[in-house]
Amino acid sequence: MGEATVLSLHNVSKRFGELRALDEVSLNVEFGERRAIIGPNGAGKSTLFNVIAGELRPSAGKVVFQGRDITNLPTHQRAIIGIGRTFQATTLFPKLTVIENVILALQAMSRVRLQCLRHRAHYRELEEQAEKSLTEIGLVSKAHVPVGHLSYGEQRQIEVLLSIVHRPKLLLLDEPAAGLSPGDVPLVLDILRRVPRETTIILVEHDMNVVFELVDYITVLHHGKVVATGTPQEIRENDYVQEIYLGGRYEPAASGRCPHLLW
Ligand SMILES: Nc1ncnc2c1ncn2[C@@H]1O[C@H](COP(=O)(O)OP(=O)(O)OP(=O)(O)O)[C@@H](O)[C@H]1O
Repeated sequence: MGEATVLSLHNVSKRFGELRALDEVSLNVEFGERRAIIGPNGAGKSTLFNVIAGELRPSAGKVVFQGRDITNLPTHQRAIIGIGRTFQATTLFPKLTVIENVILALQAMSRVRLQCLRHRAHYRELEEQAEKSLTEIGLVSKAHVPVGHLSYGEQRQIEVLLSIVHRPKLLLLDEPAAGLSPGDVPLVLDILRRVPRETTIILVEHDMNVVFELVDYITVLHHGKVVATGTPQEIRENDYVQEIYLGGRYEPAASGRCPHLLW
């Protein structure tokens, strides 16, 4: 593990009865990196994600964040030390404007009590911070629009924004493109590309276009084991990975692209 390592997993296993959902998974994610976890259905992606987020305790192994063993740290304490995850749409306040939603998200993570928001100075401070975030991420033109008036894709952009306003060191994204229409995918991709590099990103995602557009490295899981780690290019060219996705029926397509993954 180098100085620049943000998160490392050491031989993490998770058993559900006889089933090994994760089998001695080790990986290192470096500061500023964008990393995807991919694999076929049942590979162990969600289990791994939940172990990192703190929703599941591993049966064995260690999770280390910035040099600190967090294997048994509860989810809410992980948030305090800088591990964030996306808010779900249900946590948005549809009648409030975008900037008001951002101010509430900032308030929730700060020591400012809700009633203190009535004090002009506190409110102004959070408002300035919110404006800065909106400008940085390219959403300032939407600041005064009620969230309920935004399209579904735009609301997903706000979810991403709310998860980064307090500048987590590590952001965990659980299928950021799930449920999006093809037209909305670029909106979310655009926001994710604008997340400052001071926030490292780990995402689980089925949409390979999103994965290849966004990440620096990919970890491939199969039957709970890491079977490959590499750049998008390396993973694309990895015959074993293609075989896994095609259930052992791998035949190179005429175009040289993997049809199942739409490579
Ligand atoms: N709470 C649980 N109890 C029992 N088995 C579980 C539980 N959660 C997951 N599993 C099993 O662990 C294995 C890995 O599941 P997981 O959901 O992590 O895979 P995945 O890669 O996220 O799959 P998908 O792409 O279908 O979401 C599967 O065989 C699944 O059935």
